[in-house]
Amino acid sequence: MATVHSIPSVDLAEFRSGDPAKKAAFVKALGKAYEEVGFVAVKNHGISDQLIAQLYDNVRAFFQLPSSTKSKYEIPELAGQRGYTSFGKEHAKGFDAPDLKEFFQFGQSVEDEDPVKDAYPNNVTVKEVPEFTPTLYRAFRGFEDSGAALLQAIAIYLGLDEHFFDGKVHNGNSILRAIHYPPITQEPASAIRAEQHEDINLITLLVGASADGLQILDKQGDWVPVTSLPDQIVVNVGDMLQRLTNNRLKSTTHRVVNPPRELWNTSRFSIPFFLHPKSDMDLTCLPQCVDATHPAEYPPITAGAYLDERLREIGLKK
Ligand SMILES: O=C(O)CCC(=O)C(=O)O
Ligand SMILES: [Fe+2]
Repeated sequence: MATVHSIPSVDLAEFRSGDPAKKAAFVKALGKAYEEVGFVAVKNHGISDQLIAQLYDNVRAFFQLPSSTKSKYEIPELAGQRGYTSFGKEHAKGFDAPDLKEFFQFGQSVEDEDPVKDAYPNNVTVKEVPEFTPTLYRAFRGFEDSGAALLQAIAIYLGLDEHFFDGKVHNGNSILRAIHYPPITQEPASAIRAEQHEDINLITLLVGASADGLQILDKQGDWVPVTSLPDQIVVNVGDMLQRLTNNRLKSTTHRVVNPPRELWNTSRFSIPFFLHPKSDMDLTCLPQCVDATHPAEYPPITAGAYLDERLREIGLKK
């Protein structure tokens, strides 16, 4: 298992190779990384360089639009879950000061007869950048596909059926979030662009963490910068998976810090995909992760009820 900077690195092509030994080695490496670090860099993740470049170009073009145009796409009833959220609205759980970011969220499009369709708000189409919405859609499907493969590996690692998560994440309540951290124009009140937090969902796939600033809190309590090579995406465990596995897999605390002064005039872009299951998924600690020495740490809850609780805590839902 190679280590790229601070986090372990795995090759998804090995899992998909059809070679049982390579597949088993991948499962073991991923599981170990998630027990120990909570973050991995994934190469051969299946999302093309071309799509990632298009995604960044369109995201940059959207955030360059005038505020008055962007605010047309901010719809308070949607609690930030679809469309635009302006600068300074969201804060991390337990912190009052808002993060220094604006973002746009794109969610699930149900294309079969699944009645869950009625539970999701429609996506918001941005007219001024015609390729923005179709590109977010293609990226969403790409991340869903890579994420489903990673969850198959996690299922095997946990001693579950390989396809345990498949039906739970198909038409799941996942979110693609394009984030812009604007240039810093005056001495900031704190050194933080996005305050320390843990992600809410099952796993997060992060393209663009290659830009400096992301840090994870290690076991010794030190902040360690995360950087991955350009051909890798960073994938971390979120609180839903930590809860389901009764803390066996770690949802590691992370944050985004300001760049050094000479880079204050630069924007930072980052595009995490928060992979969520359908709201009815039961997050009760798995029996495989509970025994006499590891009693269940959490009461049963569904993914939907848990998400609701967390959105209130971060100020997006009233
Ligand atoms: O901007 C980043 O690189 C990470 C953002 C993040 O952690 C989040 O939105 O949950
Ligand atoms: Fe995060």
